[in-house]
Amino acid sequence: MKHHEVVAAIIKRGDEFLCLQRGPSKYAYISEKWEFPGGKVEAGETQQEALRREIQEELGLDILVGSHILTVEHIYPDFEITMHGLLCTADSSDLTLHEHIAYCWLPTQQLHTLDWAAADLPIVAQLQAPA
Ligand SMILES: Nc1nc2c([nH]c(=O)n2[C@H]2C[C@H](O)[C@@H](COP(=O)(O)OP(=O)(O)OP(=O)(O)O)O2)c(=O)[nH]1
Repeated sequence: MKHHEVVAAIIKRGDEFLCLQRGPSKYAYISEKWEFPGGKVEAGETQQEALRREIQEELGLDILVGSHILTVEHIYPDFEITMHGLLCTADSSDLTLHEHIAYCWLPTQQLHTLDWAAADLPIVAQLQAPA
């Protein structure tokens, strides 16, 4: 089965996190699901480089990549991913959606209200866990 190394930016602004909705996909299980922005790490890139590139491509935002939150191994029906969630901040919240269909900023206690991609659920649970 195909395996992808993925990085996801958990962008925090005050006490809210940036959530993005994916567009339609041939894979129903990720189609129009909510996720953290990011994507596949390309050969020769560090996780930080990949994340900064993806967030610039997807949102036109410059981010500062901070600490590692959680790495999730998830098997979807057609491929599997290892996804590294990294806490990030952005120097502006003036973003443009180049690939996603919607976004919102939510505080931790409301994150569970979105229809997340399955691989994101452990990250959402970790963010919602009491400190
Ligand atoms: N970026 C991101 N991808 C996620 C999350 N959760 C999740 O299951 N995924 C999956 C969906 C995709 O199959 C894969 C990431 O690939 P992608 O399609 O976003 O990455 P990419 O921009 O490099 O895509 P492409 O070049 O293949 O079009 O990981 C998440 O929170 N963020």
